[in-house]
Amino acid sequence: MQLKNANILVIDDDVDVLTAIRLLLKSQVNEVVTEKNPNNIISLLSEKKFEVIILDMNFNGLVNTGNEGIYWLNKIKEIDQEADIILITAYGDIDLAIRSLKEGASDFLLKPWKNEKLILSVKEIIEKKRSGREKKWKPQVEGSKILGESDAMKEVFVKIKKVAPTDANVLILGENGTGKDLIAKAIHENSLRKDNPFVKVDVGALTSSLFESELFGYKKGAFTDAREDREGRFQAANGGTLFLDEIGNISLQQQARLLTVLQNREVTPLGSTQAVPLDIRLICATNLNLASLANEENFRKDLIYRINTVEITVPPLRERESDILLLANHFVEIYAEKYLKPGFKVDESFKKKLTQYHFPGNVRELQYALERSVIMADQDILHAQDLVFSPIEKYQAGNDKKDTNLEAVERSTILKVIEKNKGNISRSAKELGITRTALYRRMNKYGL
Ligand SMILES: Nc1ncnc2c1ncn2[C@@H]1O[C@H](COP(=O)(O)OP(=O)(O)OP(=O)(O)O)[C@@H](O)[C@H]1O
Repeated sequence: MQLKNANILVIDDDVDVLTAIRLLLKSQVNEVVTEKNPNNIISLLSEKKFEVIILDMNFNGLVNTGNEGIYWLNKIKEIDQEADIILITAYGDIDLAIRSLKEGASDFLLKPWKNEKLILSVKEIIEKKRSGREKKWKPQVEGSKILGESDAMKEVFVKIKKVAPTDANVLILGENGTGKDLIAKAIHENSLRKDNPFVKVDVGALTSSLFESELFGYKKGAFTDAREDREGRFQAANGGTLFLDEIGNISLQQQARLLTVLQNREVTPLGSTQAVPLDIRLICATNLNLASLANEENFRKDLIYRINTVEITVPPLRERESDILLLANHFVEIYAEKYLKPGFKVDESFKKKLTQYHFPGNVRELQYALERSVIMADQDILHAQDLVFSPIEKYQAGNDKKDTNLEAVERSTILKVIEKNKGNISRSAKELGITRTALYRRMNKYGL
């Protein structure tokens, strides 16, 4: 535990006590401020924040009751509710010291104190404070919030906080719609590269012919359609972060090409002989679990090791029930504002239906279900019957289990891709590897 950047304030009217504590802590912490007169506490606290305040319980006055300590403890708490105070008290005042804990002191020490005990008490308080801060920390993402109160999401936030400022490659695992994209952005925006580009490529959706030209770029004339030089996504991300989504879906040949670029830290555009040095932070995501990725028939182990310095697993929404209502309130608020329906509320039956559902499409499904509910609701209170889950996910869930009919598989894949691309037909067609017309023809055929 590092105390080096901690600031400590010691208040005692006995100069010998102040000197002893200052000498003891000086080498352990950043700064020890000592003060003889408790009347100066308020001005000291307005100038600086102290991680721990060590306060005497008895100040020399006409009467020494120890109540002065409690008086100053309360004064400090009025200024800073979160202040951590260790009270120092004489042996006879133990009852008072115990009372001080009830009044909000963090610990007390009996005079004469043992040096190790004082250091330990300071360390424990700072450790608790910092780990509490760490748990409360929420990553910032421009334009959206990452919400989560569940232990699983708190763990994800702690990992983001730790990994973001490093340049470590990160692999984000989680089912579709769990928030992998949001987490990748959060890592970038909380990193030292935040003022440089964040480039996302859905590599799973690239056809084999597009894979190299899109990622590595090309020189004019490199192939028939290469009418001018084009920078690849690797180069576009130079200095910043490259986010490769659906990494689990690329072929072994594509994996080999990717590995070469990552190993050499340079990329050679198609048709060029000039390698371009790369300085990128790589984040990858997949909806496959690690066990499927580790199957060497589909995925190279050496590539996994390269992309997976740190791994963040986002659990499915059904496994973090406490987040469902939190997210639901958030989305209801957003859509009530968007569709000009202020003062919108949800009733208990609505909440119950939400928490009992298994959300195969995770947060994305919850988001769309609530948008639909807000749009369709006749009153400003949402009841269970206002909550209709998407047939898309139902169809998909059923399909996973038993539907192997080719047309049914095609229909559900199309639906899934359109939903994923939020109804954007061009993007969906591209992801499916067919033209827009072909996609419209199929949508017609399946009555979509
Ligand atoms: N914890 C969260 N807090 C707030 N919004 C969230 C959270 N998780 C996901 N969302 C929202 O849910 C939607 C889906 O999230 P996102 O696109 O990040 O998921 P994904 O795991 O990348 O999905 P896919 O695997 O399909 O690409 C987005 O609109 C996102 O803003």
